[in-house]
Amino acid sequence: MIVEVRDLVVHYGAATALDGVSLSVGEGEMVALIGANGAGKTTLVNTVCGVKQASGGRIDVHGNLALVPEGRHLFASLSVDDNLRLGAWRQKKRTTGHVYDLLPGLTKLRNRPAGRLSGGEQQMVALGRALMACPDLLVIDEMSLGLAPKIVADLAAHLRDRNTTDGLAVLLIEQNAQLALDLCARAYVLEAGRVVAEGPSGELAGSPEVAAAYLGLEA
Ligand SMILES: Nc1ncnc2c1ncn2[C@@H]1O[C@H](COP(=O)(O)OP(=O)(O)OP(=O)(O)O)[C@@H](O)[C@H]1O
Repeated sequence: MIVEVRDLVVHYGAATALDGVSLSVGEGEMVALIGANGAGKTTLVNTVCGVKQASGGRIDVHGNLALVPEGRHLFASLSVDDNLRLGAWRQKKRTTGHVYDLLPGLTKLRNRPAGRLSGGEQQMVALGRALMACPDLLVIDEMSLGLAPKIVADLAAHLRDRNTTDGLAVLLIEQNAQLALDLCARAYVLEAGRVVAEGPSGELAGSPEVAAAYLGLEA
């Protein structure tokens, strides 16, 4: 396992955001985390990545994690190239060539300030910056938010490629449950801070409750 979370409890002040969540991601696995607004998805990945502190439970991490945060958090006045290099601040080697090979659309933008890119281009930079850390597990918070379907399809294809070619594991938070279940082999459904369903994506997609709540189908 790259990440194993057991009985995680997280609070914001007196409010409980996660109430005994358990989840795991194995080597080379693509796992989706779906759930309504406020279910606790961002809290969960931020706690796994060390941005937020837990008040109970256990997180075991074996390997290198990189987070593509919700809202991208790029440095707007820095160039695309400098933003990418910041993703490798812990590495000795900070060459960006492999990221431009993976995301060729960024090549012509390399000297442009990140603040002057479209939403889709910014998401590609955020993804590229995370890939600069050569992670074993890429954690992506809201991949498709605000992006055109073509760009989302391209990003999904990049992830599938990296997964098949390099064994990159992915934990994907996605409002578009159909996309998440199509892309990832396994999924967890979070509701009000608890895991209410988990299993192979095909099984979850076939469950009437999940289909009704997240795929817009009749139960
Ligand atoms: N900084 C904060 N302070 C207080 N409460 C917070 C804070 N961040 C999140 N919460 C609360 O914690 C709960 C879980 O929020 P979280 O952002 O993890 O949900 P989410 O599933 O990622 O939602 P969304 O899909 O809307 O991004 C919600 O009830 C939210 O209001």
